[in-house]
Amino acid sequence: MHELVLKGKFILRGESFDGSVGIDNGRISKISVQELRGEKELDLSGYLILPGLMDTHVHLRDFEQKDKETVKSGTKAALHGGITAVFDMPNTKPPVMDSRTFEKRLELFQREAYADYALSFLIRSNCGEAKKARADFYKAFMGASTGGIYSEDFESDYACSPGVLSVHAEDAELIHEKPERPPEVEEVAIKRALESAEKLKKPLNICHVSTKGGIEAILRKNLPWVSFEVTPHHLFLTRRNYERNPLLKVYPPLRTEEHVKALWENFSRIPIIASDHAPHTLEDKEAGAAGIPGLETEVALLLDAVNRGIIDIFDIVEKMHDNPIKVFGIRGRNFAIGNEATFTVVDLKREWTVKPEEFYTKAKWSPWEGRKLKGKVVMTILRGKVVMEDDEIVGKPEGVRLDVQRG
Ligand SMILES: NC(=O)N[C@@H](CC(=O)O)C(=O)O
Ligand SMILES: [Zn+2]
Ligand SMILES: [Zn+2]
Repeated sequence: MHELVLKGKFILRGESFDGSVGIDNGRISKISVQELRGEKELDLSGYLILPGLMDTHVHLRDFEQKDKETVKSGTKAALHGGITAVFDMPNTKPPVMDSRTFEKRLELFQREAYADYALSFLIRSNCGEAKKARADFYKAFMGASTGGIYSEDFESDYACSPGVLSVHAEDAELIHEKPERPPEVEEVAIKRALESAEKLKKPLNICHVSTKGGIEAILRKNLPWVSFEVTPHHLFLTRRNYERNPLLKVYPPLRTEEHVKALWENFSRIPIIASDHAPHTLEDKEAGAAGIPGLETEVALLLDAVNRGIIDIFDIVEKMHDNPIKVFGIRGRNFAIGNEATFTVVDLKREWTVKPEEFYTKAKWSPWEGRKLKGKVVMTILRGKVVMEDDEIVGKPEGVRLDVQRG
């Protein structure tokens, strides 16, 4: 008799499997096409059971910016959006640029996180501290974004990185010359990052790639140690949306059709979809802050795209579960006996309307406000525990630090 049995249609790497999974002590103990007995049995027939989806790029703020988001509000939003693990960005206030602040942030997550987490460290001419922190991954900015911190010498910051380095690739000088950040601001930075990658041969993850020139340069170089992310807002929105709604100011900016088309033409070769969840208060947005909230819409937007026939349900598993595990070296999260029983359960047929007032994020606004979507996250399971069901967060903060190969 298992502690818990999940029954339904499991969506795994490129295949689906109708059956039951027996769970004991939070881990998968049995996978069977036969019925299994459990103290608790969840018949999830009619839904799709995905391995726990992850978001490798979120800004949870907290510290001195609690009005924008806290670890508590942001990780509740993650579970609500079907995200079982978040990769936290270090451009906080104060920024995570020394080992003491890293320790403080780790303690904060240990107390408050509802979702699992990986924590990062901002490298900018602080290599000793970077090594001392032993972060789960690292971050560098080639040009200013929120918080205004960026590398004086990107290549030496990249050379220092003790682990996977995620990079904001917009060129600092070009930002000064062209503050509206046209495509070449990203394309020049990406090409420079690729030259450093060719030289250093160290893992690099290029964030929020938004341009035709950028994605094509990365794919042409095709370096096995270079991965990249694309956000839902750069896939589903264009510059025209921003012209109609200044709240959609984001770095890198929303692009014209030509660039959005290039992302879609290369969709199968995009390794990771990540939200770049960047919450700001409405006042900060009205004062020109850049960033868009995305945790509670990203999976549903992709499910809606499945229903529209533009992507496949397996794409979601590949780009929000399999590849984050591969790129960041996460252990114990694949769908296998003995691994964690962490799942994202979706109703592919559920139609609903995006209502930001129902969000857990403090940033209660969305580019998709009022949009009818087909496909919804209905349940999130962490280590055999239902932690979100039908929009309700269940229980206390149960998030744990991901087991990442640390540099
Ligand atoms: N993307 C944004 O426009 N803003 C992000 C920072 C970043 O990801 O560059 C933020 O932290 O607000
Ligand atoms: Zn960025
Ligand atoms: Zn970001």
